[in-house]
Amino acid sequence: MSNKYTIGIDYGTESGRAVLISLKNGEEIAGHVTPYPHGVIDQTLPDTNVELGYEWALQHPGDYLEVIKQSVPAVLKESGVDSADVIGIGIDFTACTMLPINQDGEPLCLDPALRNNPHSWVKLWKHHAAQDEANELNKIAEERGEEFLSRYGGKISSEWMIAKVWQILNEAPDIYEQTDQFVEATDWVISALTNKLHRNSCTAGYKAIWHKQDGYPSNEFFKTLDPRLENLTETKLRGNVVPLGTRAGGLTKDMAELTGLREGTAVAVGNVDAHAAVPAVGVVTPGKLVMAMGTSICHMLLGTEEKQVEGMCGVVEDGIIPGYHGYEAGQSAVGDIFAWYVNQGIPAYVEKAAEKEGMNVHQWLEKKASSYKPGETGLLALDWWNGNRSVLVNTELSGLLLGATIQTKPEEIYRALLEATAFGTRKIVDAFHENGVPVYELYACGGLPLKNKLLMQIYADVTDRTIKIAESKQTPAVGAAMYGAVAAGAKNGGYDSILDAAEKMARIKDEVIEPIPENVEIYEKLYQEYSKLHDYFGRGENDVMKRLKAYRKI
Ligand SMILES: Nc1ncnc2c1ncn2[C@@H]1O[C@H](COP(=O)(O)OP(=O)(O)O)[C@@H](O)[C@H]1O
Ligand SMILES: O=C(CO)[C@@H](O)[C@@H](O)COP(=O)(O)O
Repeated sequence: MSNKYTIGIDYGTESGRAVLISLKNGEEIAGHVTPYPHGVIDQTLPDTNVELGYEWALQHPGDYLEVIKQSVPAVLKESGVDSADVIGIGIDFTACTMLPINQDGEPLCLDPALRNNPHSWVKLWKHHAAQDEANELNKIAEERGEEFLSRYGGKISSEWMIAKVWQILNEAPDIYEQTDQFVEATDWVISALTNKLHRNSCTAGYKAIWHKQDGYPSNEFFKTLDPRLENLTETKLRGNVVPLGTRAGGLTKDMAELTGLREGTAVAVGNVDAHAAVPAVGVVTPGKLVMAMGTSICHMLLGTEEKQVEGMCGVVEDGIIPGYHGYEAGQSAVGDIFAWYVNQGIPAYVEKAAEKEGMNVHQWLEKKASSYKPGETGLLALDWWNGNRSVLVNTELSGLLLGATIQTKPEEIYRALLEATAFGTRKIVDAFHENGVPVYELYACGGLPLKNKLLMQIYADVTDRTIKIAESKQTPAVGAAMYGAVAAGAKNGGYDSILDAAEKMARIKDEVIEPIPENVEIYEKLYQEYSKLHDYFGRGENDVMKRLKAYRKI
């Protein structure tokens, strides 16, 4: 039998990336990136003057189809592989990235009558304008003693499905009314590929409060939020929830023509970016924390039981790997904080110096920052430039830089920002480790481990743990491709389970990053200082950050 292949598409924040993978050994044969033509929509709606509110972040669903149209033919062409040998396709997505659709499965924002209403568009994961709804939801859930709260670290995030749906109901009841279903973008793209709408258990579990045994929260709970939400889960969130790796259907004739793949090629149900990355680095057992490091960080971990961990994003049975409880936590901004500083904060001389040395600004700052020892900058920062996703779960928290003087240099600030994100990760590692979900070693994937060595050494030193690095630049896409192979099944040249696929296809680099003992010692002291600031500003002793955000809205 000729060698078989599978395609994975990773839908990120700014672009979609496709990879074509050999099923024999996981080798990446071809890759292609399609930047979203409309990018992140956070100022005005496309082709209109309709301005968006503070902390809004939308996307154009047509951009997702553009990725399929551009990137799939591109990987077929680059590889020279016969489409008859591509047996499966899978995707992963940012989440909760959700949209309202009509009865025909069409996004409401594509309807000319509705396109001027921001609530008809795709709400991206980092749309943070539903915090009021999230606060109210958490208050009511706590008052009612809802058991589900403990599975989500005590708080439901404003980034997730129910807060976003409720914001639509509150601010645009007509859009809510005209919505047939609210769906995750990952499920919508799969329905565009197969003509079949399935809700995958991963986004349902982590982002829409669905539980394998108990289903969604009760109608009574939703009624307490708002009587109009009483039947939400049976109406606008209806549909079977199916496990990861399920074959959603075969590629439609139209999609086969668009992509160059064969009609009927197996398509796996949708998945989440960070979750897809876990089997792709070969992690199928507990104790190994996988960090998907890019714009944000998602932290993924397996456990044998359902434990309560403060501020985690969620624990979902079979949510990552079948047979285990999958835990998720995260930081809403990591690369985004460094991008903010590079774009908004550096003086012109840095840009010139970087250009002269043939580096980008990140690389120049990293080189300069590498000459400092831990503690030598005299700076300490809190990493909440886009709120705190874990452990405090509040998007109203903001950034802080302490210790700056008139001697402070840009590379020192850059280093303090790198360190702040490592301290944020340490908080998460400690929260799991100290609550019965042990973390013995770290695995890193995503753009950052390949871009910034200093950052990775700081993470090893701050957490005092070894870090293993994914081989692929597109780890989530590799994971998605693996699920495509599982959807095809062994009888068609794929695999019958994600464990079999991981055994054959997962790849990590030989080089590992070990903590340096003298750095570990100093960072332990700095981490104690970070923890004091974390609790002072984050646990209610001084709510100045929340008050400052409230002044903005006056
Ligand atoms: N040398 C660098 N060091 C640290 N961060 C970097 C560097 N170069 C780019 N970045 C950051 O990496 C992030 C993009 O990460 P990437 O994994 O490629 O994308 P995504 O999160 O969309 O999947 C951006 O936020 C950018 O600021
Ligand atoms: O929240 C999740 C997954 O649960 C991510 O989709 C979100 O943080 C976006 O990830 P990226 O930083 O774009 O890789």
